[in-house]
Amino acid sequence: MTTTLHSTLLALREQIEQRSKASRTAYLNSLPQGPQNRTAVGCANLAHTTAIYPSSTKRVISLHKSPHIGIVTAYNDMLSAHQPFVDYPEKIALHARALGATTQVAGGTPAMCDGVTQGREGMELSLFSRDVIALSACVGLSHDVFDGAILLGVCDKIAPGLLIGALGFGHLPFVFIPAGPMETGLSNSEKAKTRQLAAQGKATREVLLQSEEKAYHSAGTCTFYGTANSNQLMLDFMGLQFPGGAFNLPTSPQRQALIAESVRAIESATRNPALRLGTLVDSRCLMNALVGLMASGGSTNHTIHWISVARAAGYLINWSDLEVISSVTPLLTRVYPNGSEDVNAFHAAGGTAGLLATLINGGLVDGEAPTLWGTSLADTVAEVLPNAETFSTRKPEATRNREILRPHDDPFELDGGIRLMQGNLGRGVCKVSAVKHEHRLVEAPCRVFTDQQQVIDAFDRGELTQPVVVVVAHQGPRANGMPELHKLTPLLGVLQDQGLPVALVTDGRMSGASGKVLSAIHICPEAKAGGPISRLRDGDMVRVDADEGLLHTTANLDEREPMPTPPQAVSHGRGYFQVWRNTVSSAEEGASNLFAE
Ligand SMILES: O=C(O)[C@H](O)[C@@H](O)[C@H](O)[C@H](O)COP(=O)(O)O
Repeated sequence: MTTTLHSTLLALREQIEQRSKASRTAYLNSLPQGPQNRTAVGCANLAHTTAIYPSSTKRVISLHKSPHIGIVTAYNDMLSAHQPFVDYPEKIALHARALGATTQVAGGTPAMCDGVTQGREGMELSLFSRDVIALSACVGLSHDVFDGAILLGVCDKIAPGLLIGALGFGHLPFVFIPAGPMETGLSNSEKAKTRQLAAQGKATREVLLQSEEKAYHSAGTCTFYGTANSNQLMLDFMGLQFPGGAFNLPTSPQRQALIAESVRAIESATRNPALRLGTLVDSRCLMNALVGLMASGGSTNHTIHWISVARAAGYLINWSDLEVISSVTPLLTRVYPNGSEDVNAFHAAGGTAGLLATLINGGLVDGEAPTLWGTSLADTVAEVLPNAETFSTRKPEATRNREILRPHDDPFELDGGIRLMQGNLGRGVCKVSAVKHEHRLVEAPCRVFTDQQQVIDAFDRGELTQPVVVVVAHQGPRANGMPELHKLTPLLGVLQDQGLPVALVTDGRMSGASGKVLSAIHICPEAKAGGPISRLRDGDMVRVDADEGLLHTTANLDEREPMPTPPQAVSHGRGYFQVWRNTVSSAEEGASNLFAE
């Protein structure tokens, strides 16, 4: 039996359902009634499909004798998190064969590493790559001979992009199979310290490089709780991958067992119409994911991506909804950048299974929401045990380390990790989970920049020596595709550690790895769309108050012209995205080109 859901969450769910009635109904009505029977598919189409198989297998697929499962893979070996996927299609095929099913790689999608592109030109393609991935997943699935599909993608835009694409085929069941985090190397706090020293010229390039290599040292997802690991937690909460399995290491027996178990689950789900993706991703499932995001102080990027995921399933959600969720969801985890330990330590403390269990007990996650496993979230959530032979689990414990994971009734903070910021400078979000209480209010004259390199140059020239609100405008989706401005983290951290009140205000994004400096980000309307931040000038007083959710200036902006728009960069493929920049929706609407009315 599960606890009754918190009344505020029930009321919000009702509001979201009401507001989304027409779009959700249209979405569900657009879905075909279950997978087609392949015996009705044209012979030439089938012959193309099965050309690579031995004749015995050809007939199994063509006569629809058993499930045929597609795989959409975002494998490449630029992303350490995706490298383990190299042999997943083979492993999946073996497990499927044991069940009498067949598999086929339906298609590949691009995947870019924000760690490789951080602060570089490629970062301006990052956000848009989510929709490219969604479109690519659709292209793979357009082969349309499948009874269900497996999604292989972990990192920042890739998992949301795959999910958005898959929702275009919501008449089929889908399962995510992740690969797990890399083992702990140099701690994230040590890595950050060395970066701050380097920013001040106190660590050489060789020292810095060695530090980075010790932190990023093998295959698997980065160990901090950034965007990729927030994805993993949210997909566990949605029951679209095994709830509790996210953070088992790539080489662990648990991970191998999870691959087999996920294939078993999707094979079985092909026979249960109630488990099609379009039905599973309902308002309960989406809200559970967002509660997980808030309870863990996860990545701000998901305040954009999950708006789009919801939209793909016909739901209209906005940042006010996220604020309501945050107001009743206690912060229950401390994982870097919100704490000093990493996701491996979080997993050892109880991980997503422990977090889910306590949130269900506390009436914050709806444990009755169904999972791809065909059982409720409350009945499915478990920790995977290290047994090389079979998949075995145990019921989660609330926590084994209270410094990292807390029960719902003894939280780190009473409310969630992300706050809505609003005022006469627009609406944005702030990740408060990583900002110490004494740094949550900054009122200071601003310095206005239109590029993160300008901030770095000003810092290097020794100009940032007074309390300051650093404004970086023209970083929104319409301007330059909304890059993450994570390169600012070390230098803003240096200023804060020197005792200066410092805050960041931008219409751009920050990385999931950013945290300790007060940052009001994703500001809408963005400067390129004529938002108020385009009228700020050096010296204007700006108040950033995360406790009150306030973003305000005393300057009279009405009397000002917007600042000139910087020229658009076109090198490194950015010119090809000009059309997308012109038409993209705002960050609060999901920064997407896929849902144009
Ligand atoms: O949103 C995120 O989680 C980040 O974009 C992440 O994907 C990226 O790898 C970081 O830039 C690495 O962070 P560090 O450079 O601080 O290690």
